[in-house]
Amino acid sequence: MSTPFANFQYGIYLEGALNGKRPSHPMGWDALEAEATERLAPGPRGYLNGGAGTEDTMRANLEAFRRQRIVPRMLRDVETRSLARRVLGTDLPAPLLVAPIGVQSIVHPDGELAVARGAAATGIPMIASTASSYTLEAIAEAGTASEAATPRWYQLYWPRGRELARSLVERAEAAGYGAIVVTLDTWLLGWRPRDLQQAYLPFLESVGIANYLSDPVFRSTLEKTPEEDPMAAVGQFVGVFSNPTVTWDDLAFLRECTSLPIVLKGILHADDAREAAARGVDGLIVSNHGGRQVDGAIGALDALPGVVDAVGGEVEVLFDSGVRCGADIFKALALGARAVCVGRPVMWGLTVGGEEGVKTVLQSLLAELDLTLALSGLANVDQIDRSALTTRP
Ligand SMILES: Cc1cc2nc3c(=O)[nH]c(=O)nc-3n(C[C@H](O)[C@H](O)[C@H](O)COP(=O)(O)O)c2cc1C
Ligand SMILES: CCCCCCC(=O)C(=O)O
Repeated sequence: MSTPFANFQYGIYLEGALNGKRPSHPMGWDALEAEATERLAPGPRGYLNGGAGTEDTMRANLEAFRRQRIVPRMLRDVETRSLARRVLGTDLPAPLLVAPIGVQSIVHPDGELAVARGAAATGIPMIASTASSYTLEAIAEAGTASEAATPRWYQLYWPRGRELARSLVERAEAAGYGAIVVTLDTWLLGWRPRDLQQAYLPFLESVGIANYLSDPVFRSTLEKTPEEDPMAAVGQFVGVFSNPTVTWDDLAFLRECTSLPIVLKGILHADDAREAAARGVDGLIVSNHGGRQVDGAIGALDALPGVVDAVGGEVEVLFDSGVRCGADIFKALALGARAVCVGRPVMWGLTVGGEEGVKTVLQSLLAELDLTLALSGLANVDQIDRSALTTRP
């Protein structure tokens, strides 16, 4: 089956050339980051682009990709290609998802609604964050307005209070989300000097708490409604948004709450991967949260092969942290990722162009992945394996 994304970048080029116009969206990945960074006010800029501590791990994520090099193969028939892959029981046009990112309205007023629409236009699933600026129901609706078939997943920050956790998960299931992604690495926010310097936290301005304000269980814990006393609601949110007492044993409770696939995000250690497999989870995301949590932590790509080898196909292993271009997606797939989630680049697209910006970022990543595949002598993503890479010391 031929991919609809084949040579897409030439589509962009030809369209512009025929109209005598250059694309308004920056086409180079560094240029996109630079333009988004320039447009953002200091608070949101630091929040989006920043990492924990010295940002050593944030850099390690990028460096890990630079150490892996693709070794293209020649004289193979690559005319008919496919990026399609089945991930957690769902057929996707490509092994790509939008990583969960909270508080998206700090970079664009349409926030997650624009991302849902841009993602739906490409068929790429969005993982909606618990800390979203819009409710999970509104995001689901935005994502189905144009392309009914695009799946979506829900990311859970496991809160204090099982009934609140259950309520969020049941709402997600009712709104048509296809998997629950539990983030394990953010029970506490990391030490983030850029935010501390700017004294900036979106939550204090009530951004990112829509799912709580709309939740009947959360509301029932408030003395006054959020409309009457917004700051008390923010205070309550800060107290309950995460629950550092959760352990492996609590996963059984989550399993009782939903029949959806459960994916654990933030796994870096092979032993944790084995534990997750033993507990019967459906998927893992190898991630260090984009270097925002443990400064000094291993670059996520460096952790990927160990996790993949530990679970040996028993659990689907996805990946994020440091993906910046189509070749990076290829490299993560080669090291065993079943699918790859892209984070900050989607936010940069949202910043510069709203829904269109998101769509262009995703289409460009798909086009680049397709061309990397073809020019490496491979016709479909299942053919990508470790033999396609060499490690640069
Ligand atoms: C501004 C920002 C907000 C984020 N919010 C969330 C979130 O709400 N939930 C979550 O699981 N991960 C969140 N993440 C982490 C991403 O899901 C992902 O792990 C990270 O962006 C990957 O790093 P990269 O963007 O550098 O590739 C956030 C990341 C950023 C940059
Ligand atoms: C107090 C709420 C924290 C939500 C964290 C959002 C996130 O994952 C990140 O900033 O990183």
